[in-house]
Amino acid sequence: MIELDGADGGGQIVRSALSLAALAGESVRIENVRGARDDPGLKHQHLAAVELLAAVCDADVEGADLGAETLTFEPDSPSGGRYEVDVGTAGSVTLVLDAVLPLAAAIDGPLAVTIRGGTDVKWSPPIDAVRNVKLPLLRRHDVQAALDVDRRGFYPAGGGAATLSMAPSTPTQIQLTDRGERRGVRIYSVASADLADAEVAERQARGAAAALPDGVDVIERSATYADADSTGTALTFRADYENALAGADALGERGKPAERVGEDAVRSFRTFEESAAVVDRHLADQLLVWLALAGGEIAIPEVTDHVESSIELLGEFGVDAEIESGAEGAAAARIRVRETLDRR
Ligand SMILES: Nc1ncnc2c1ncn2[C@@H]1O[C@H](COP(=O)(O)OP(=O)(O)OP(=O)(O)O)[C@@H](O)[C@H]1O
Repeated sequence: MIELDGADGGGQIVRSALSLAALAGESVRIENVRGARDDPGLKHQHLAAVELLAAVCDADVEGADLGAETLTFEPDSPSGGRYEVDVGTAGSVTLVLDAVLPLAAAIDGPLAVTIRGGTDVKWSPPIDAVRNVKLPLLRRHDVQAALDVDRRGFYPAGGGAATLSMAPSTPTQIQLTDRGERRGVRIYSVASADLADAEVAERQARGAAAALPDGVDVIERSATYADADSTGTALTFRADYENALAGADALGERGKPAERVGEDAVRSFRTFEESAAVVDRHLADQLLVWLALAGGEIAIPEVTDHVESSIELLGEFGVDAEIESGAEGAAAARIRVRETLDRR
């Protein structure tokens, strides 16, 4: 049994610990779940991830309750099949999805999971960032996974749904240390159908395009509307490089001009491009489980708290991830994994 202390971290420790436990075939106990948060313990979104992984891995679980601060997870081998889970609030669908995705490397047959909740909500990747940035990047490393967005879910009602389909995969080494030339950028703008008359999706996309530096080629641009229970919007931005894909995103808010949503996403992209990083600041922490599985090295713009706590977590599973700080003007850091996770 691997014993973990979640006192310094958030929900990501729970999700990543469960994925790693399932892949390694190890039992895990987490104390002080989300101890660093004002509202510690398991919330709806974390609980949905626990329930989904427990079902896929036929795990014995103790403490799968709202607000629980201790969780024990004893997984069996992950198996293929069809599963569904409902977060029950506007809690993030993409974060639940992030917990189950690594199991593509361990399943014995096709696995499809439908997750209900918020598809485009704060403090998590918008669903288009998963569909258009993260999954295409992982597919380049032989991870076989595709995402269908069945319905958008915005805060506060949620009510969205997405289905992630995976096939048994053997991920290849991830070497993302030189992004190469930029080929162009893509803009994906979406808004709930009630904002169509105000042309919010088009205005977000225009705001993004107008904020780009001269000479940047927009190779794809979409502005769409979707039925949803709550009003909301999102803009996902992707930059395609010779050897990499990077994302940036922003959500709409009441009182925030639509054009500014696009500008905000492009501002994050410009900050990324000023560094020599190859992986964007959010994918930086999300790729670490994959680095543990396949080995390799990534250049990231910032050693965030999420990166730090994920590296510590990998250490608990016997994966030695080295951080090498970058020189001035270079990427902030490189993370390297030589010895990968000891699999079941
Ligand atoms: N705007 C964004 N775009 C893409 N990814 C994001 C964005 N905001 C947050 N993320 C990612 O979402 C994840 C959030 O993990 P975190 O543990 O903070 O969430 P949580 O489960 O809601 O837990 P907690 O409530 O404890 O913070 C991280 O992987 C982070 O990089």
